[in-house]
Amino acid sequence: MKTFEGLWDELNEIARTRPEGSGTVRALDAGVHTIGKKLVEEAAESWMAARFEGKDAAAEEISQLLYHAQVLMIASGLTLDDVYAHL
Ligand SMILES: N=c1c2ncn([C@@H]3O[C@H](COP(=O)(O)OP(=O)(O)OP(=O)(O)O)[C@@H](O)[C@H]3O)c2ncn1[C@@H]1O[C@H](COP(=O)(O)O)[C@@H](O)[C@H]1O
Repeated sequence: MKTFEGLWDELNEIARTRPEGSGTVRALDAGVHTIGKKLVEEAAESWMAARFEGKDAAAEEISQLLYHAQVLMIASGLTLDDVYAHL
């Protein structure tokens, strides 16, 4: 099963190697503004899923929220430690 840290390593490798057809590369090229809008959209979908759609839907939406949060971190030049320092 993929973990938060495993996805983080995968996305950083994708950002470094820029494989053809990667949605992550497309998102990074679109920039922080566009990634941020997607993050807000996924946050709203997570809220709605948790409120109205049950655990499975909420888990799926939250996984997408975490993905977009990681993409925003990479686009912003942040490391996991930069964020963990505030937990
Ligand atoms: N975990 C994710 C992941 N979660 C969410 N997403 C993106 O977020 C979108 C979710 O959007 P919605 O469900 O809201 O659907 P949508 O609004 O129709 O999506 P868009 O049209 O806005 O893309 C998906 O279409 C993906 O583009 C993800 N994209 C990639 N990953 C993982 O990231 C890794 C790298 O992916 P690639 O860069 O695509 O190779 C792989 O392990 C993937 O499984």
